[in-house]
Amino acid sequence: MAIQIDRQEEETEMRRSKRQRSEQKGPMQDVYNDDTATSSMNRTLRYYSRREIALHNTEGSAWIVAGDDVYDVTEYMHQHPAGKAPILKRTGGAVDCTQDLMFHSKRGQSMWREKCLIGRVTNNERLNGRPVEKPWWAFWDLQC
Ligand code: HEM
Repeated sequence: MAIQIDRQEEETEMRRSKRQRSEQKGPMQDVYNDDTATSSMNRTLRYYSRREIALHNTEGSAWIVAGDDVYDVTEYMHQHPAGKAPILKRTGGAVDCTQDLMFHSKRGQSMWREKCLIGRVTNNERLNGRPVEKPWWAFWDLQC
């Protein structure tokens, strides 16, 4: 019992110091503690697998990927100065939008991050940003 309580305290302490480290690093370098991180806009960021990102390739739910970052542009695309068409062509993580991101003004680039950033790509299997429990016999299916 005592050991269990110690472990809990240890874990809480680890989380606290990780959070402090991420605060020190500042909002542009989000540190992903365990499963999540907090964006500069105080939004919770998660890891998403390529398989999950690929499901968001419609006007109803449109995600784009630039480098390792995942952006939900579903709402923003309707107010995008160049319209929604160029965004819709790149949804579902089919294209790496790093070049597109760089093309934007500094203000545009921070809008990507502030309005749309939802997390980061991972190679681990995930659904709704959470790890997926796999049956023991599927251990070899590591990639999407
Ligand atoms: C991969 C997806 C995207 C593509 C291909 C794209 C493309 C473009 C293009 C071609 C323009 C120029 C419009 C013009 O001059 O008439 C533009 C402007 C702009 N876009 Fe995007 N865009 C994308 C995603 C986004 C996102 C996610 C945001 C913000 C959340 C955004 C914000 C803006 C803003 C603010 C402008 C005005 C010019 C500037 O500040 O750079 N765009 N975009």
